[in-house]
Amino acid sequence: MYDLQNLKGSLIVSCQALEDEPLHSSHIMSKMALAASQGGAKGIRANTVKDIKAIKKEVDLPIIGIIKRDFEDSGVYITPTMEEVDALVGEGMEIVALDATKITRPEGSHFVDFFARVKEKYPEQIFMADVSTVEEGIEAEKAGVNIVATTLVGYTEHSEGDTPLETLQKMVEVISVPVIAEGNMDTPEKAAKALELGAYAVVVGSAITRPQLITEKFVKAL
Ligand SMILES: CC(=O)N[C@H](C=O)[C@@H](O)[C@H](O)[C@H](O)COP(=O)(O)O
Repeated sequence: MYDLQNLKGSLIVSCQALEDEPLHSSHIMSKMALAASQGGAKGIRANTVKDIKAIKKEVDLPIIGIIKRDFEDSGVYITPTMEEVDALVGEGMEIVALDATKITRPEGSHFVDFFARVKEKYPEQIFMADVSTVEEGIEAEKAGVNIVATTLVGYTEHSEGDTPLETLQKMVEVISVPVIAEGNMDTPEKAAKALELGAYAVVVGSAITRPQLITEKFVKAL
């Protein structure tokens, strides 16, 4: 099992570009990961087996692997089914992240039941729960995840308007496993604040790896 201590207090950079994004390319994501590594990141978060394979060739950093997949019958898209979990464990991910919200998963399953099957199949794997509320974090810890992350705060209907830093602050009071700050950590100050509030580590994506959004911020400011 991967030693999480290696990530304590560190920056993890999410290198993701979906099909509809300008940098959609495993090669480009691997170079983003290389840049992140040169800048001092201690881990990478990546989407799809293809990107992960390319990134592994470029950097020797632990990877939080996810597979985003859309389903018509569910709003859960981050590692929604066993098929994605199988693929990520098969790639030797140090950490596998998955949606752990209360939203109904594809084929009507729910996180707790789904994760019981996952954990039984892969007892040695480290799992990170992407949640949107404190309650979901508590449930995920009870279900046996190794890490809880604020990834989906503000992205579910029932967390609309909530901010990751506020939710993080409440989570660290009641959750014993490491809590990672992820989602809209878009300035170095916010990332530092997250650690100050008790986050175990911080994941930053768009503010480093989505130049179209970085550009937009500058354009707006002018
Ligand atoms: C909500 C959702 O689908 N989040 C995704 C999760 O993997 C990614 O698109 C984000 O880029 C990542 O969480 C990092 O967050 P930010 O890019 O805000 O720093």
